[in-house]
Amino acid sequence: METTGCRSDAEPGDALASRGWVVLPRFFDPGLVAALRDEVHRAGLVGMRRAGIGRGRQRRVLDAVRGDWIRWLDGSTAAQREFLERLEDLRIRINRALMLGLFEVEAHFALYPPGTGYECHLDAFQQDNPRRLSAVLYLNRHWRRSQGGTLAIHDARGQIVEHILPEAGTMVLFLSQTVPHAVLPTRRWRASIAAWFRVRDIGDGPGTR
Ligand SMILES: O=C(O)CCC(=O)C(=O)O
Ligand SMILES: [Fe+2]
Repeated sequence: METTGCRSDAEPGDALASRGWVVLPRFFDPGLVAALRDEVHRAGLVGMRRAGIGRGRQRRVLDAVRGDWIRWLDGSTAAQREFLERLEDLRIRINRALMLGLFEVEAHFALYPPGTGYECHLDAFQQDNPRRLSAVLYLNRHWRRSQGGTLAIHDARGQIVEHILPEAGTMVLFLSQTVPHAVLPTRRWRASIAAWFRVRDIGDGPGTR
């Protein structure tokens, strides 16, 4: 597979610093996006599990809150490795621009069946959550507004300030602790990769239990 990597024309750090989120419509090479889409479509729901909310022992599956199926990326295919490398480039770039101290990234494929969504939430609500920057790459071709499934970015008062169409190749970055967002109910299968850049998990560090 031939990829050109991150485009350098967009400077995501500026918009992140000023309003907390940014949309990057053609961030990845289309060949890489197609390979990731093929991978998720080939597998279907095989190897995926229902996504939960909450961490550790608090984890619950609640259909009314969140309807997606997920599979974590493990670098087992060339497309996954390429994608994770691009995220690593981005991590370094964002750290230089914003000094967020991002340390590592985790990412999962997500499939939302028709009729499902994800209610408005923050990705890092609890104090001890090490997620700082969220990234979502969409994999669906020819998405229409009438098909629902937009990512609705909210302001602090809960008003929707932007709808982002989950169209293949579009990537959205937002600050995990401060940008409320929801996946509005989708009318067709909706495929994406959601990723989180984390700071070093101080709970695992020396001197802690
Ligand atoms: O798929 C999206 O647009 C957002 C997904 C999301 O909010 C999440 O997985 O936390
Ligand atoms: Fe989220």
